[in-house]
Parts: sequence; C-alpha cells; structure tokens
Amino acid sequence: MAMAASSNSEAESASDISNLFKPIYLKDVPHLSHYVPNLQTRPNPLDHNPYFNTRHLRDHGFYLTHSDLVLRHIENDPSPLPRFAYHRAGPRKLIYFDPSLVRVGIVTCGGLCPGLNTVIRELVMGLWHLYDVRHIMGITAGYRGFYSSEPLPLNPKVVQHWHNVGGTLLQTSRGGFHLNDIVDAIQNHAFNQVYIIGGDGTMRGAVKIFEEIRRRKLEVAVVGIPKTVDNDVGIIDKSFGFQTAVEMAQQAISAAHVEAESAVNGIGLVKLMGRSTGHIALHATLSSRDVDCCLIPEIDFYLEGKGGLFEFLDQRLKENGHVVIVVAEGAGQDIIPRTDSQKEEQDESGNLVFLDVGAWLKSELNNWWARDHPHELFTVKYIDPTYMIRAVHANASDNLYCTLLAHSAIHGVMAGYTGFVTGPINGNYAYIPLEDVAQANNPVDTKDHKWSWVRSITNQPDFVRR
Ligand SMILES: Nc1ncnc2c1ncn2[C@@H]1O[C@H](COP(=O)(O)OP(=O)(O)OP(=O)(O)O)[C@@H](O)[C@H]1O
Ligand SMILES: O=P(O)(O)OC[C@H]1O[C@](O)(CO)[C@@H](O)[C@@H]1O
Ligand SMILES: [Mg+2]
Repeated sequence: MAMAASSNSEAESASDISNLFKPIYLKDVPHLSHYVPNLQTRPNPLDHNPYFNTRHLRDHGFYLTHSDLVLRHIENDPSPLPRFAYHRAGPRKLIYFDPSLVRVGIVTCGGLCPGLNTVIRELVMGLWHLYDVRHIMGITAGYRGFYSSEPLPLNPKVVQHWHNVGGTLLQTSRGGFHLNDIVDAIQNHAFNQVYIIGGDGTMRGAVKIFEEIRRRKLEVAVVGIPKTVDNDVGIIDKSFGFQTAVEMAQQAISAAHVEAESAVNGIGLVKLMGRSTGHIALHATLSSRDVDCCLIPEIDFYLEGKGGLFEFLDQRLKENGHVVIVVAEGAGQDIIPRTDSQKEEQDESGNLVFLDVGAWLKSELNNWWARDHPHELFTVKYIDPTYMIRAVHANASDNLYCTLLAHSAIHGVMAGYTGFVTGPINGNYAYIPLEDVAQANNPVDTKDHKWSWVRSITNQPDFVRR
C-alpha cells in the first residue's frame, strides 16, 4: 500500500512540472534601428572606465546580450496562461549613441513619491560618469514643461544632494499633455534621449510620445521609469518609494492605536493613499499588527446590518475596548453620497476627484454610536497623514532601488532600445515594452494569500451579504 501511494504521488509530481516546459514568448522592446536606417554603433565607454572590469568573465562576459532574459513567472504555473520573458537590463557591448552628441531631457509627472529626486540624481550621475554625457536638461513641472518653460541644466554638482530631499526638485504637475507641442519641443531642443518618470497616466502619455517620435522617424529614445506611491503599476515587482510610504504610515497607525486605547470605546481611524489599489493600506496593516480592520478599494464594504462594519466594530469594542481602522482613500467611494457636481469633478489629468472616505466614516461612526449607544462614551480620532507618507525622501532600500532603476534605464537607452520601461521582475531588472506597462494595472489580489493573511489577523468581515 505504502509503495503504491508513494509511486502515485511521484507520478503526480512528475506530471505537475510539465508546465515548466511550456513555450516561452519573448516580449521584445522596440529598437531605434527598427526605424532609423544606418545607425552607427561604437564600443561601450565602460571599456575604459577604471571602476568597471569589463574583461572580467562571468559565463559569457561583463556585458549582457540580447539572449539575457528575465522570466515573468518563475514558479511552476499550472494555469494555461502563456509564459513570457523580457530582456534583462544592463550594459551592452555596443552602444548606439556618440556620447558627445547625446542631449538628454528628464521629466517627472503626476503625484509625488519618495525617491523621485534620487532617480533624477542617479540619471545625471550615471549619464555623466558611466557614459561621458554632458548635455543633460531637467524639464520643469511635468509634461507641460516641455513646451512652456526653459529646461534646467543638470550636472553632478547640481544634483549631488538631491537624494536627501523629498518631492521632485524638477517640480511636477498633472494635465498639460499636448502631444504635438511636446514632440515639437523635443525636436526644437534636439533631445535624443528622453527619460520620463511617472505613474500609470504618465506611462500612457509616454506611449503616445514614443509613437509620435517613431512616426516622425526621429532618432530619439524614450524610456519610462515607473513611479507610483500607490504601487498600482503592473508587471514590475513593486514601485520605488512604496516601501518608504508603508514605513511612514506606521507612525500614523501607531498614533491611532495610542489614541484609541487611551479612550473609552476609542476608534483610531487612519486614511492612507491608494486611489484604485489598497497596497499601502494592506502592507501597513500587515506590518503594524495593531489594525483591527483594513478597508481597500478592491473590496466593497457596507456599514449596517448582519456582516457589516458596525456589527464588527460593536463586537470588537466589547472584546477589546478599542479599534484601529485603516482605510485606503479609494475605498467606499461607491457608497459615499455625492452631489451631481461631485460625480463629475476631475483633476487636471482627468482622474475622478475622490471624496474624503475618512471624514465620511468618522461622521457615520459618530451617528451610529449616538443612535445605538446614546449613553456610552465614544471617541473617533481620525488621522489623515496623506501627504506625509509620500512627501519624504526615500529610505535606504528605496534609494538603492532608484539607483539601479536609473542605471538600467541609461544602459538600455545607450544600447538603442526605445519605447520601453525598466523595472524589477522577480528581483531582476528587465526592459518591458512601454505599451504593456501602460496597460497593466496592479490591483490587490483579494483571492491570494496576502489578503487572507490580513483577514486572519484582523478577523474582519468579508462583507459578503448572505
Ligand atoms: N491617457 C493619457 N494620455 C496622455 N497623457 C496622459 C494620459 N493620462 C494621463 N496623462 C498625462 O500624464 C501626466 C500624469 O498623469 P496623472 O496625473 O494621472 O498621474 P500618474 O502618472 O498616473 O501618477 P500618479 O497617479 O502616481 O500620481 C499628466 O500630465 C497627464 O495629463
Ligand atoms: O493631491 P495630488 O497631488 O493630486 O495627489 C493625490 C493622489 O496621488 C497619489 O498619491 C498617487 O496617484 C494618490 O494616492 C492620490 O490620490
Ligand atoms: Mg495614476
């Protein structure tokens, strides 16, 4: 019997790994040589850089080749989904630009995120010290800066201390995306390398810029560096600044806990960023362990009745005397009453303006308690650290991440790639088609282990009406 069982399970595990041999499709990225004829190549200047030993042999040398790939899924995925591979980021033996003729434009768009200034600094440092590029310009105040203001000359001396400063010293903005004005400005400034740092909206704009540049057959490489404190950009492992934001959120949660615990029937309510994804709220909840309930945009919730939030809070207050709630800014937007004009309100980029879910919840909580427990003490302390978690400089690990991102972007552009994004996939830096990143979003997967883990430590309801 034992023998039969063991050979059965061996046969099962042997057949289980057949998916490892599914075909792998390469997600190629565009290259300048695809549409610009007769491009000259030259040896990589790293050959003569005293800090790099380019003759040092790994398996096949210091430089990466077209065959160095990163797999999208490294686990044995039993689903019928296809398997994809991306070009691995890093220096190439031959480059497609004469460094003395390179003219760089760097722009930051969208909301702030810890690490923006580090990425800019490392782009400047890397271009200057690795590739001897001397003409580097910062475009000020987002996409509109291309056509509405003079660029800011950047060099190592100017950017030396930028990694110690939050925000973006180039400034940023929303809106102002006028494709032809932007590409005309790129031509007028004779930029041939454009580094675009921003979130999902920025990447969608970058695709259009790249396509227009290709349509005009300009010898200009366009690279996107994904930035989003919400971690809502897909394909890459996570976005820079996200970890810093989660770390900063701990202070708010901890304060909410102290306030709630020090009151009779105290509720500490913390609103964290996350327009369409609850990653910050989820990760902050898991790291803190003081949170009783985490509300995210991916899960609808309701207040009244069986299985609702109030029933859960009632119970938890009876058990513990206090409750800490973390709510992502995009949660509950469907159930907050809106006036007609609020339904229409958009920011300059066309994103719907959200109502303050924290303020609404606070008022609903107070009404509920006054109605159901009129003679008992009750306190809601609402903490909204919104900008405090993103308007800070990057922590050590995000700073390192920003450096690797910037250098990966530079190596890819110098090698002639264009219309791509660089970012880590399974811990390895890769070149990903811009279009794919612009289309991919990254919601919290509420069916996977991480969300189950949240539910298991908070024991909060699943908000499924039964
Ligand atoms: N579909 C689009 N096509 C062209 N440009 C776009 C598009 N969506 C947004 N943009 C432009 O990209 C810039 C940034 O967009 P947005 O304000 O949505 O921020 P984001 O890049 O998504 O960053 P975040 O959401 O993390 O703050 C703006 O200048 C906006 O006009
Ligand atoms: O107030 P701002 O600068 O428009 O930014 C707020 C938004 O930016 C983000 O930080 C990133 O999209 C969101 O979480 C938030 O809704
Ligand atoms: Mg966005």
